Amino acid sequence: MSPPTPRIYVAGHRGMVGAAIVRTLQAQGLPASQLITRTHAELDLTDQAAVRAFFAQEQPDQVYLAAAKVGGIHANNTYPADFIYQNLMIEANVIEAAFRAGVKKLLFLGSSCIYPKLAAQPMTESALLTGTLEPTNEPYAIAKIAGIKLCESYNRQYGASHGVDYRSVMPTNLYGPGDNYHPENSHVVPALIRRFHEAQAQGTPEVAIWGTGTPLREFLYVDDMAAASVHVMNLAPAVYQQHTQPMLSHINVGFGSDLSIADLARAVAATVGYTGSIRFDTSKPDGTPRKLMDSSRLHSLGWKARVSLTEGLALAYQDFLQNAPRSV
Ligand SMILES: NC(=O)C1=CN([C@@H]2O[C@H](COP(=O)(O)OP(=O)(O)OC[C@H]3O[C@@H](n4cnc5c(N)ncnc54)[C@H](OP(=O)(O)O)[C@@H]3O)[C@@H](O)[C@H]2O)C=CC1
Ligand SMILES: C[C@H]1O[C@H](OP(=O)(O)OP(=O)(O)OC[C@H]2O[C@@H](n3cnc4c(=O)[nH]c(N)nc43)[C@H](O)[C@@H]2O)[C@@H](O)[C@@H](O)C1=O
Repeated sequence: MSPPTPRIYVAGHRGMVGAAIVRTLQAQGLPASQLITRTHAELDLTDQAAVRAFFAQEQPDQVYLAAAKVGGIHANNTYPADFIYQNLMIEANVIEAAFRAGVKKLLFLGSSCIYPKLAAQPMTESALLTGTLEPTNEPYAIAKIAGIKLCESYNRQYGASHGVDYRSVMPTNLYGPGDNYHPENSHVVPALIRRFHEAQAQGTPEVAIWGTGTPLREFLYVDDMAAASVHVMNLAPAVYQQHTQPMLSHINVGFGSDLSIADLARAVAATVGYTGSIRFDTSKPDGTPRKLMDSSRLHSLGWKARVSLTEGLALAYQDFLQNAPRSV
């Protein structure tokens, strides 16, 4: 007899990644009756009492923690208090309430910004806590590091006695359907899709790109990220433990190669069909000079990215054309 289908809570199911995790789980056959979701308006995850009551009532078997205060370089730099406070509260509340409700399996989503600003490239999991962080997103990074350490601490204290198995994945920069296209607060890919699209539509001869164009970034399509998340959640405990260490347990999720922001801008312009020129606005910050993940831990666990940047940008632009007017 096959085991019963787990009841799965996806926190942040209306966000870009949470929605992709839901799509992946449903494509793999998860029935609607086994999926638990709450919108931000229905459950504020920074509210400890509400989160405890929700978990006590729902008692999920698995939790994907994809809810967070998220934004690009400008949002991180402008709202540091929101980024550290909300993310610490969401993680602490969800992980502690999940433990109290008897949840054995939880996946926490961190970020590549947990690594030092000048970490050796590509960045391995062991670069964590070896140097100074990038100042534009240090508060967010500190909260994400706390999330990893929450998972590890619950495993160390309650793994043997309660069967707790909480895991963490560190995504590189993501993009795709459901992204945030805000002109200032978004990440670079959705920001440039919108800016080039508007310049094309209005016949603007020049588009400004923030910074020098020299920083290198790695970009992963969101459905690949969702597939990697479900893959890591479902690894047998013995396999996961064989590839990780109790106090170095997180897993990088990258695409495998990076490109300069100038080259990204040219790729987005080509996707949108913009033929004007590009100017670099060096009054805006560059952030970390390079952030390429070493994803060999995940590769040895049997998962690799599938969607190329060209293909992913075309899919993202299609999403922008269909859905962005509602979100911008
Ligand atoms: N996008 C990226 O490039 C990267 C993302 N990540 C990580 O992946 C995860 C998902 O990010 P992504 O999908 O892009 O982000 P989104 O902003 O698209 O989604 C985040 C979701 O969390 C919800 N949320 C935020 N605060 C609360 C709260 N207090 N209570 C309940 N729900 C809340 C949001 O709801 P609402 O919108 O209603 O507030 C939203 O649905 C995050 O952990 C992020 O840090 C990591 C690396 C890169
Ligand atoms: C995912 C990741 O996201 C953030 O870190 P980031 O890598 O700096 O991400 P970003 O997408 O904002 O910028 C990437 C690069 O692109 C340049 N850039 C050019 N023009 C625009 C532009 O129009 N918008 C934005 N946002 N950036 C632009 C920008 O100057 C930078 O050099 C953190 O929140 C961090 O915490 C985090 O986890």
